[in-house]
Parts: sequence; structure tokens; C-alpha cells
Amino acid sequence: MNIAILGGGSWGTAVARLLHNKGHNVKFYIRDKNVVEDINTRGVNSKFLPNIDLGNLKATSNIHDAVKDTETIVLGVPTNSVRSVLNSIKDDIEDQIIVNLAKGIEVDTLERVSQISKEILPKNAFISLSGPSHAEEVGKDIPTLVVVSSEDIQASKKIQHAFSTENFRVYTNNDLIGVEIGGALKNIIALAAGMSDGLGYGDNTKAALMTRGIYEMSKLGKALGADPYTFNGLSGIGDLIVTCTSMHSRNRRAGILMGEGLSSEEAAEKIGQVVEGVKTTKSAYELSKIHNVSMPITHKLYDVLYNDVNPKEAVSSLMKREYKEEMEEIFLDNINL
Ligand SMILES: NC(=O)C1=CN([C@@H]2O[C@H](COP(=O)(O)OP(=O)(O)OC[C@H]3O[C@@H](n4cnc5c(N)ncnc54)[C@H](O)[C@@H]3O)[C@@H](O)[C@H]2O)C=CC1
Ligand SMILES: O=C(CO)COP(=O)(O)O
Repeated sequence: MNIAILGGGSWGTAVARLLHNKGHNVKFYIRDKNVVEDINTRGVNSKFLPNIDLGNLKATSNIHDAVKDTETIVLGVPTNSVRSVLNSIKDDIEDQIIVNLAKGIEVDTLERVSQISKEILPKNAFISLSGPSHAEEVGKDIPTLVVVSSEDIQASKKIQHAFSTENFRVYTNNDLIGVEIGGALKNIIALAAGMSDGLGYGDNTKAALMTRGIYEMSKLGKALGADPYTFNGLSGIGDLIVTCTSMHSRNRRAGILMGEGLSSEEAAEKIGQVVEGVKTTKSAYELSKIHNVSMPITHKLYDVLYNDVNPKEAVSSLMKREYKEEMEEIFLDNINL
């Protein structure tokens, strides 16, 4: 298959390597010319995915050349760059399948990436690829499971077959909203879990954040039209576990730095890569208000990120909330098990 990958950060690079090694004809667009040169002359992306041999994979800084004569276009840029990237290639597009790797909700519009794609490229099939998949491990061919989701089931199956390898197993799931929301919202909880680690709290606290976090994620997902059961899967609890516990996670690491006293700007600067949870916290906060969904962890994290509330105070005020039943009846009544 002729496949364009747009975006040469850690995840775009790991997926480009995977597809290239599988034998696809990969055209790899990277905006930063130094990264292009690094890959083309030294076979490595030292800035974003160091110590991973990329073999004879080649990159280009010309986005129009990259998308020409392809059947599939993979978006490897952050959520809030997807719109400008799609607009820049709109006139080059034919009937390619769009596969999105980004996990977030656009902060200015509160849209999922599938909605952005539908606005700009209404005729192209859109796939979301999500699940527990740190680039650093996929780059080493460590066994990994992900899920692809689309309104176009045939397109999902095509991508499942095209992307699967003996170490990268791809499932399909027809709940596009659930898969996108799971991938986006787990970054919020990972930031909070990292903050808890940075504050010196323990495993109990993190398990609590993860458990109450997946509940919050499922509730907003359901309000947006997702099947709550999707949050039990790879793009829900699976991705939440890996992101809250792994030192590969940019969101968790940023949270640790904030728990240790850095501002979100200082933490993001130190990470040097996109920390999607920062903007997605704002998006989810707004969506929860529109849909009247109680999301206490998200709201407290929003206060830490945008209202200068101290992380320790945020945890303390979560602990002092009014006493409650574990599950809201309205959620249990409608869950589709
Ligand atoms: N890193 C990982 O292990 C995984 C990341 N993701 C998701 O993939 C997306 C990308 O993440 P990373 O690769 O980690 O980010 P990154 O920060 O390593 O790389 C982002 C890349 O996009 C480029 N970029 C940004 N705006 C651009 C634009 N307008 N035009 C062209 N290039 C642009 C940057 O220059 C950079 O090369 C995020 O949404 C993340 O949540 C999903 C699964 C795993
Ligand atoms: O989504 C990811 C792993 O599945 C990557 O998470 P981070 O962006 O926090 O590194």
C-alpha cells in the first residue's frame, strides 16, 4: 500500500517505521528539516525517538509530494494541528482513507478529530487508531494491541489488515465516538495521576484516580453518544493503565513535574513534546458543563491548570466533597452491558 505519514514526532515515527518494515511504500512528511536530514542521513529520529533504528525509511519536508499517489494518509500531528494540516492538503486529496493517531479534543471547537476531518474532507473515510501504545515500545517491536474505529467498517478492516504485524495486533471497534473519547480523556487522568506521584502520594491514590477517572470518562462519553462499555476496552481502561503508570507517558511525566511544583508551561517545556492532556482538560471541562456531567477530577485539574489552584489543595478538596454513592443511578440504568 502507498501510505503517507504526516508528522514526525515520536508516534508518527514509530508508525512510519512499523509500516515501512511491513513492506508498505511509506512517504513520510516532517515539517522540521533537521529531523528530515537526521532520518535521511543517519537512519534515526534522535529528537523524538532516539536509539531506534529506522533502517532505510526516508522522509521529506514537502507535504504535497508526500500525499501524492497514496491510498492512505496517517495523521501523526497533535490534535490542535490536525485542522491546519488537513486544510493544507485539501486540494491534493483524492479518495484516500484518513487514519488519525492523535488523541485529543480540539480546544477551540470542542470537536473530535473525526468531526474536523468530516468538515474538511467530507468524502474520505476516517479511522481513529487508539489504545495502549507508547511509541518507545512500538519502536522496539514490543507486543502491542490497538483498536481502529470508523463509521466505514470496510475501511476499518482494510486498515486492520494493513497495519497488523506479529507484534502489533489491531482490533476493530464500531464505536467511533467511544474510541476517540477514550483516547482523548485518558490523558487528563494521566496528568492527574502524575501529579499525585509528584506530590508523593501512593499507589492507593493512583488506583483511586484511575478508577474514578474511567467512571468520569465513561459518563462524558455516554453523554456524547458513546457506548459506555467501550471504556472497558483498549481505548479506555487499556490506555488509561499504560498512560497513568508508564514513565514513557508525556502526560504522566508532565503531571509529576507539576506535582513537584512546576507550572504547566514549565512542565510542557521540559517534556519538549506535545502534552495533549493540558488542552483536552479545557475541552472536557467545557463539554461537561454543556452536557451537565459531573467530572470532579477533570474540574479540579482544570482549576490547577487554568486557575492557579495548588495541586495539593485540589486533592484535598476532592477528598472533602460531599459523601456519595459510588455509581450514579442514572448511569447504571442506562449502561448497555
Ligand atoms: N507518543 C506516543 O507514544 C503516542 C502519541 N499519541 C498521540 O499522537 C499525537 C502525536 O504525539 P507525539 O508523536 O508523541 O508528539 P510529538 O510532540 O513527539 O510530535 C508531534 C510532531 O508533530 C509536528 N507538528 C506539530 N504541528 C504541526 C503542523 N502544523 N504541521 C506539521 N507538523 C506539525 C511537530 O513538529 C512534531 O514533529 C498526540 O495526539 C498523541 O496523543 C498516541 C499514541 C502514542
Ligand atoms: O497515548 C499514549 C500511549 O497509548 C501516549 O501517551 P502520552 O502522550 O502521555 O505519552
